[in-house]
Amino acid sequence: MDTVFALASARGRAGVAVIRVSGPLALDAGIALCGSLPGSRGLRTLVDASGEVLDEALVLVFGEGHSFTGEAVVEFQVHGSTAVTDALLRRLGEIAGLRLAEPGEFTRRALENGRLDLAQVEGLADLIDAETEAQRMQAQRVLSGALGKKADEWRRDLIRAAALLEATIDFADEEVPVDVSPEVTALIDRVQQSLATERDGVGIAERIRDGFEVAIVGPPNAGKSTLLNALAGREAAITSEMAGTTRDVIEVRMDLGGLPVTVLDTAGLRATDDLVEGIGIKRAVERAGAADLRVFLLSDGEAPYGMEPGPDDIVVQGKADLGRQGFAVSGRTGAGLDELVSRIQKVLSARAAHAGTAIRERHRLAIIRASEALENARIEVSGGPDRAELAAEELRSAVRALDSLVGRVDVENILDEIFASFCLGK
Ligand SMILES: Nc1nc2c(c(=O)[nH]1)N(C=O)[C@@H](CNc1ccc(C(=O)N[C@@H](CCC(=O)O)C(=O)O)cc1)CN2
Ligand SMILES: Nc1nc2c(ncn2[C@@H]2O[C@H](COP(=O)(O)OP(=O)(O)OP(=O)(O)O)[C@@H](O)[C@H]2O)c(=O)[nH]1
Ligand SMILES: [Mg+2]
Repeated sequence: MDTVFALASARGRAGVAVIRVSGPLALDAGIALCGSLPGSRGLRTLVDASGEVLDEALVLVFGEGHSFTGEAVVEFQVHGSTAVTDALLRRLGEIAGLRLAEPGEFTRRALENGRLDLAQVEGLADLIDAETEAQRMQAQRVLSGALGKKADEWRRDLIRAAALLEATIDFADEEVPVDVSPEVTALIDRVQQSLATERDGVGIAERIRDGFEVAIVGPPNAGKSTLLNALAGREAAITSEMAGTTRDVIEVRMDLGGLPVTVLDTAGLRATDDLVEGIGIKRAVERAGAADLRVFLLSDGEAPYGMEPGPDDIVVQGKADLGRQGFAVSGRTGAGLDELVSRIQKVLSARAAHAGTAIRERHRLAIIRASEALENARIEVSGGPDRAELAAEELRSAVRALDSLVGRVDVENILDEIFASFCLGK
């Protein structure tokens, strides 16, 4: 196994930067740079091959089996300039047996050494990408091993069900065979229900990770683009007194009360003979229709045109500063903005509450495969004791599908995909 090193903190000017070395030669590399290593942590002067001082560093030492990767690890916390980190990385590269780590390689080693399961690795990737509070909390839940715990519970129930069935196979010749089917069915149903909940939460978990879409729609000139700009805090969209200003869909990503949201500004909806405006309106309807939520911004008294508000959609009057009836906002003065944001937040966080511990399409597919096998198992169980063997086989196939969630089986083919998006030094 190679010993690898990388800058673990972000590149560029910073108070402190962290460089990590992991692998069998980590401690030797540490000694080469520091002269002597501290027991667990200590301040050391790092020198290059000719004894020239590189920097004063806080050095952390982790023995094999007691580090993030599970390998021997030495970390150097140095002054965070590019010159210092470059010099240190150059020096480490000179040491025989050491090479620069690939993106995600530390985490890959943590996985190989059983420090993390596959779902935790995905949680860690999400945690590093997290920009909002909801993303952080979701990633943390997965990183803590919540999906692995669920998978263990499902596995335990299914293995117990399979064992009950197998016991009847062995005793099939007995005079009065015990009917295990009620207990087996109950175990299968319990797992099925839990799987269904997790499966249904994946879509929302993906929204939390990738962002919700909220579209602003309404008639031309209602103040949609001005509202977008007010929410974004910058002039993202062109505004003008001309009806029909916005043509393309303008997207701005923002943090709305901890939720990642992409707000879409769209072309004003109306009947038009203008070809380009017509294309814009078609796009507006398509994108707004596919969005998670729509804010209908209306001109005074007008009814929505071209699209109907759904039950969760928000209907609000624009240009509140001109005196409007009911709930109104003004992108120009900021009136009503807090109320609008809190209404959006309320709708989306009610949905976000349905996210579970399965958070990716990969998880959803494994759950569906398991669920299908359980469906088959149930049919076999109801076919009587003669079908016990087949039922047990379906249960084992469900267990295999669930094992793939945490990487107990079928790992290799998905690892490259998962690690492809990791940053260097993680
Ligand atoms: N400096 C530093 N900070 C870091 C990390 C790291 O690798 N280095 N982490 C990496 O992503 C995260 C923390 N995760 C970690 C997980 C396990 C161990 C570890 O060495 N565990 C030992 C006990 C070490 C001790 O108690 O001193 C063990 O489990 O035996 C370290 C960090 C966030 N902060
Ligand atoms: N008084 C007042 N004027 C506003 C407000 N918001 C926008 N306006 C003005 O109304 C006009 C239209 O604003 P836009 O934001 O471009 O309207 P829009 O809904 O994006 O229009 P289209 O892109 O054509 O569909 C501009 O002259 C804005 O300055 C507001 O809250 N109060
Ligand atoms: Mg506009």
